[in-house]
Amino acid sequence: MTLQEVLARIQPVEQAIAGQTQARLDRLTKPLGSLGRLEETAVRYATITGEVKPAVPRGVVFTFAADHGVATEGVSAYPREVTPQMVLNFLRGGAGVNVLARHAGVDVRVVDIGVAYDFGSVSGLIHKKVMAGTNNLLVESAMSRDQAVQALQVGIELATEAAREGIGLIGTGEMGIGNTTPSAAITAVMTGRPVAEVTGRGTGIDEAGHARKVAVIEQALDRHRPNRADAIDALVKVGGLEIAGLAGLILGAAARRVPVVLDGFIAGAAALIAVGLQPLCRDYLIASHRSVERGHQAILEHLSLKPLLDLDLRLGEGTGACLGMSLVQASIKILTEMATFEEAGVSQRD
Ligand SMILES: Cc1cc2ncn([C@H]3O[C@H](COP(=O)(O)O)[C@@H](O)[C@H]3O)c2cc1C
Ligand SMILES: O=C(O)c1cccnc1
Repeated sequence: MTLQEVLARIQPVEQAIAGQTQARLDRLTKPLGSLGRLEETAVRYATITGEVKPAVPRGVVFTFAADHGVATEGVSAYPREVTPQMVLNFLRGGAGVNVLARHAGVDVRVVDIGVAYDFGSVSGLIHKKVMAGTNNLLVESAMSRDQAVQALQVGIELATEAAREGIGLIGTGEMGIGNTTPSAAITAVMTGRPVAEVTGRGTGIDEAGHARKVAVIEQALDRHRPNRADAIDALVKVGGLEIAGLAGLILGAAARRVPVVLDGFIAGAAALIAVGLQPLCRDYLIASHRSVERGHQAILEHLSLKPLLDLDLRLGEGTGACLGMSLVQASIKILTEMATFEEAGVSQRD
């Protein structure tokens, strides 16, 4: 499916099913509403998929990896080589996302969409390199419009394939040294908030590094003036390839009525792009957690998303998404496995 086809295919979620789903939850052996956000999550899942009694979904978290030209400006606490090194760590199963994915019973798929390193034919990696890292957005556009669309298309294809395989829940993950910089730039553009308000410390840069990061983003926005009404323009001028891939993944999943569990700040920036391209896809998103990264709150508010967890995470990779996916699965089990008052012979309230 092309980007235009996907945008046209996304439908509003089935709000009509919300009432039926809540009615079932209300017949289960518990005080009314007592499973709180788990009930709300089950209702969200039902409205997205259109199923009143869904099966517990199989989950996959997609971790898109890419490098950033702007990393040469000293905006990250870690060197650029960490991106390919972490990709190999993901493939060996040793990273945070691998551990939490195993814990949640979901699979991790690792995608090279733009790492500045030649992985050869290493197995287990999904090879979809669009370019070997973005250009330095401080001095030129991060990528061309063709490359942005190509990266969106990679995400769309991966989501479409996953839906065909029967995957019922998709999580977002990423790896890319420097990627909180384009994410903050996108957040400033798409929410209209000042750069300083949405720029955090990423991997843990110090005060001086943070001031430099804010200045780099402000100068880049001054130079490029991305058009907020054209989300692809924001990707081209100040984006990243993994962010574009994730935006495509969200759109592709929404087109197939598959719920998407968002990770933290970078995933949020991708969601701003996806919603910018097709506002209806907002209702297909479930926010797993509130990241420590400054600016994530602005994204959550802009998208009117309430995160399930608040664990002071600031890792990325899809770690928070794994935990969120396990809660979504728990909410479906509640909806479909718990006994009703009638079945269990338990007396209802007066
Ligand atoms: C060892 C290591 C593992 C990571 N896993 C995710 N990130 C996270 O940190 C990076 C973003 O922060 P910044 O913009 O400050 O570079 C991304 O790669 C993100 O996924 C990591 C970072 C490091 C160092
Ligand atoms: O919120 C995130 O996803 C995040 C925050 C800091 C660094 N890497 C990722």
